[in-house]
Amino acid sequence: MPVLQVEELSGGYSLGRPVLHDITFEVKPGEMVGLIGLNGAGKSTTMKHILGLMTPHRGEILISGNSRNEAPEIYQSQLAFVPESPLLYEELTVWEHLEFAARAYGVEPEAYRERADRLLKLFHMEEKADSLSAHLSKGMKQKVMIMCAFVARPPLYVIDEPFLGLDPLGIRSLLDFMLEMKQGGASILLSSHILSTIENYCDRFIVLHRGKVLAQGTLADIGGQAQASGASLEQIFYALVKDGE
Ligand SMILES: Nc1ncnc2c1ncn2[C@@H]1O[C@H](COP(=O)(O)OP(=O)(O)OP(=O)(O)O)[C@@H](O)[C@H]1O
Repeated sequence: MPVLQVEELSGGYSLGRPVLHDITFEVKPGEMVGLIGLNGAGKSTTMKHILGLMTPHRGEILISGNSRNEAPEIYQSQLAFVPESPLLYEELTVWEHLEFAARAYGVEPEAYRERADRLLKLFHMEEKADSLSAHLSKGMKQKVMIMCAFVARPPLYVIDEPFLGLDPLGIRSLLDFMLEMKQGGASILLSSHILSTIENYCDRFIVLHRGKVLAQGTLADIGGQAQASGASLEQIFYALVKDGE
């Protein structure tokens, strides 16, 4: 069963003006799927619907077969979100953020400590474990958001443009860790404009344009749809959105 099913989703910020039109896609266990599109294409709005922050005008979203209406607690416990801009509690330390996230997801203390230690090491944040989040750099704050999601180990990660602000080592650590989670069976929906970075990591891509799915599939699939077989993701994307104008 797919971990995430988005079926004929239409939605937006006011009823009369839908921003998303009939969006259908799924993410299976162990899959990393890239959600790509120009500014304003609808990537964040799609994610807000998946997170349950917005109510669809039409269509349905299921996580591990559960809809948010029917089983809100199960639905919510199945996913972790990394937002584009970090949102932290200024008066909590890095370690306290990780502890808070782990408690919210019911992670056992022993498992949490092991995961938190590993994440702090991986993201070169050990020295900052006891620092207040208000005292961190922009990239360090982004790393805290990423670590909070990964300490929970849910079946589905929804990750919105995570690379901005991360240094090259941080980007590498994140990509490697996402691969490890994926190999362990987790599903990842990732949005990014850095197409050359995600090209080799995502199993499939969903190309959004003006709130519609323009193409979806593997690099080979969307290359075929764009009549640009063998081209890079960036070239394929350019060909697709140019035709979609
Ligand atoms: N809070 C809001 N109220 C009304 N309209 C909004 C709001 N946020 C976004 N929109 C509109 O919804 C559409 C999709 O925006 P969205 O933020 O989903 O795009 P995006 O693909 O995430 O873009 P970006 O790459 O710039 O982050 C745009 O037309 C935008 O103007």
